[in-house]
Amino acid sequence: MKDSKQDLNEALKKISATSLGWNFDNSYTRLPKAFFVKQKPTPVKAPHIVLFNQPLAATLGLNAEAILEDEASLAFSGNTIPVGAEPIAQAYAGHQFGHLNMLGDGRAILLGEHLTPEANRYDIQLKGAGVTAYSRRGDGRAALGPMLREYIISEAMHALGIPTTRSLAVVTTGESVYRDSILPGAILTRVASSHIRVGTFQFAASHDDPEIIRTLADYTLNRHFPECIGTENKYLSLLNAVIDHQAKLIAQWMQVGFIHGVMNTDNMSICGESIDFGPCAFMDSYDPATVFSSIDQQGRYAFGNQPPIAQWNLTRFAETLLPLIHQDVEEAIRLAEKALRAFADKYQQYWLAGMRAKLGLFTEAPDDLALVEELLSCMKKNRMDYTNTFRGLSSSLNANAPTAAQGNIDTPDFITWQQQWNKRLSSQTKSLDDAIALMLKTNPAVIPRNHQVEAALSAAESGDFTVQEKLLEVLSQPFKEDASRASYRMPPLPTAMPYKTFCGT
Ligand SMILES: Nc1ncnc2c1ncn2[C@@H]1O[C@H](COP(=O)(O)OP(=O)(O)OP(=O)(O)O)[C@@H](O)[C@H]1O
Ligand SMILES: [Mg+2]
Repeated sequence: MKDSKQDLNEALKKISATSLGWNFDNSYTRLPKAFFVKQKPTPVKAPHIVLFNQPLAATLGLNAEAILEDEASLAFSGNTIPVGAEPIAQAYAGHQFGHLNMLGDGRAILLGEHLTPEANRYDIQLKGAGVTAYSRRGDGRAALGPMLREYIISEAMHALGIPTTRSLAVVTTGESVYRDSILPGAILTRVASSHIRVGTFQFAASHDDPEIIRTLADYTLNRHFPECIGTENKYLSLLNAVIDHQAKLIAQWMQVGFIHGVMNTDNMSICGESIDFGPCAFMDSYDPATVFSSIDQQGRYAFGNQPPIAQWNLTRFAETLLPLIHQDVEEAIRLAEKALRAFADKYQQYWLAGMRAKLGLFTEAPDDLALVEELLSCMKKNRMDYTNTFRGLSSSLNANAPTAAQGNIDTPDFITWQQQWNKRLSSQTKSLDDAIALMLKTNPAVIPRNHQVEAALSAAESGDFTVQEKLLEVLSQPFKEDASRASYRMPPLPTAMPYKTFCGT
């Protein structure tokens, strides 16, 4: 990520004016017609590119010829359609806060699937590109703030090593969107391994035609899980693979304190990427009941509920596969239930393995779970900052640590816990330096703090993108620690009003 507008222009000039180097092969458009509608983006009045992800463009193999800023603005707003793209809106359903609705891309348009020089396939989608057949009462548009939030959080997740959709560009539209207030409009270019959701399977299963669900399952197997195809029961293997990917993903969220905020089944990607960064936020002080989303009044998607909600969503996924898993319904249910029961164990294994690494533990001991849980309950009781506490633990072991242990405190319960932990560390054959090295690459120093994200968004809304560019640069190396980044590590000042995020704007 570059700091200045001049650098952004330089970067954009390197990309082909005519095709941007896209290499489209649109396999989704070869599915039965029920799965999508052809839909071109609706041109916008005055597109202007404000963010461009140079490293991601390189990963995609976009070519290095000259492009003018104006041309990039047209390309990433949907005002021009690249050669080879076949724009569509995808159909899907979804349980929203527990209630099933027929949905579909109401404001996102898939330009097509780009094949990189290494033959990796990525969906290239414009979010906020105009109305589609699935817009219902919506305007098909997106406001600048939420698109910038998605850009920041998705790129932060990527840098943290967590599977996620990514963000290639943000273009302002020169048009207003009307929400509770009048806001500047924007379009985000999203890059994903695919946009097949649990809700896509629910949509397919809603047809009175088993061939529709089989077609989608076969497509998904080919695209994401080819290793399952030769197995005895490939659809059961698909279920097991999706369960495994989700268990791993949610464990990673929990390890960094990420709260998705709207884990509806339409916001759960089958390939195991984090998707839809609407009301998401990172937790400051540790509390499993933490909720930021203004619409999540019951705390359905609270931090600590994410694993059981994932399992609930996976159960909805399993239901769609029952006719494929076995022709005898009872046998199909038995097999699916067995697969679903394994989620809790898988999740627990991934989570505990990650928490051991956060504590510098290379080995497994029977009391490790208790050790982790005691730390968490101490953190909850003392309202300790989740990120800084873990990061501070390695400093507490190292007298020469670069910064003081910002997150740590000296309450008796924490001191007692530290003594137990130190004893556990000394039972390992690996050295303390090795433990510290493991912790420093597992516990991020910097996460997208809510107040920092808000500051970047409000500066951008008044035309200053430098705050966001600096934040993105810091977040692209979350494990790096130096004095210039100290302010990004500060938890928010206590305020009377709890932090709130908003959905669907
Ligand atoms: N402004 C809008 N106009 C039309 N449809 C919308 C709008 N905002 C959201 N929707 C639709 O409402 C449904 C639920 O919205 P949700 O906030 O989960 O998705 P999203 O953020 O638009 O998209 P995605 O899940 O692709 O990131 C989706 O079908 C979405 O397309
Ligand atoms: Mg969504």
